[in-house]
Amino acid sequence: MSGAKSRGDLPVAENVTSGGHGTAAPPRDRKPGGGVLKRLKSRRSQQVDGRAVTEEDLRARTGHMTPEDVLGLRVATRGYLCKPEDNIYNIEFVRFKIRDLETDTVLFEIAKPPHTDDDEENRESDASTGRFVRYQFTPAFLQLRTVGATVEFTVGNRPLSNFRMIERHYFRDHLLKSFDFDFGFCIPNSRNTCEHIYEFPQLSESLVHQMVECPYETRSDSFYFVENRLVMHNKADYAYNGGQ
Ligand SMILES: CCCCCCCCCCCCCC(=O)O
Repeated sequence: MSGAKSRGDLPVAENVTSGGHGTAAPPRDRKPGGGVLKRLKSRRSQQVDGRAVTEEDLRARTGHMTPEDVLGLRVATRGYLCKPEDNIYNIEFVRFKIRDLETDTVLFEIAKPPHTDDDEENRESDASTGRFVRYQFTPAFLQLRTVGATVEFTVGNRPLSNFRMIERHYFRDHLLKSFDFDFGFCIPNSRNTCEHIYEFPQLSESLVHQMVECPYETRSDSFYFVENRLVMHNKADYAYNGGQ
């Protein structure tokens, strides 16, 4: 059911499964390193209708972007609404896993290798290329009801208050669903793990058909805020015609 994922900042795939049965590890609430796995359900997914704004409106303004700003967007952005250097908290995603919660099947898992000395030279180019992901799934992915996305991330030497992600999924100019997850407070120099629970929206047969037939016209914007200020913006696009 799952396919490949390519991401500049998460270049090493491991345990990429084909969505068969029995490949998932049982869910764990406590990690071996002592970290606690938070399981987060999107609590504000109804809040999709901020005052309508365009990307151009937002760019023309001065000051930082807020959650209310991005909740007003009606289509996927073409560019990025912040710069890599706005991540002043040095938040770094180091592992990502998606599983089907109904069958506990891991759809894929990918991890970033540990830093080496060579990384210093490459860090600048990583910063500009690591914000986009392309996912390739089979049509069966669109029949799923609930998916858990586990993300592991490290934090630099400043605390994160009110760390929040708003992620908006679109097909062409149609907003499919807006997810809103609170990570809460993260202590400095910590490694954290959260599982975000994605409840799929109802998709008509005709919409599913179009999404399968039109690879990469399904897109998402992931906006990350600390204290209501945009610090990271990642994008993804999706094909659902794998295995055809
Ligand atoms: C078809 C709309 C359903 C939306 C649920 C999609 C669940 C997939 C979660 C993966 C999102 C990851 C985004 C990213 O890597 O930037």
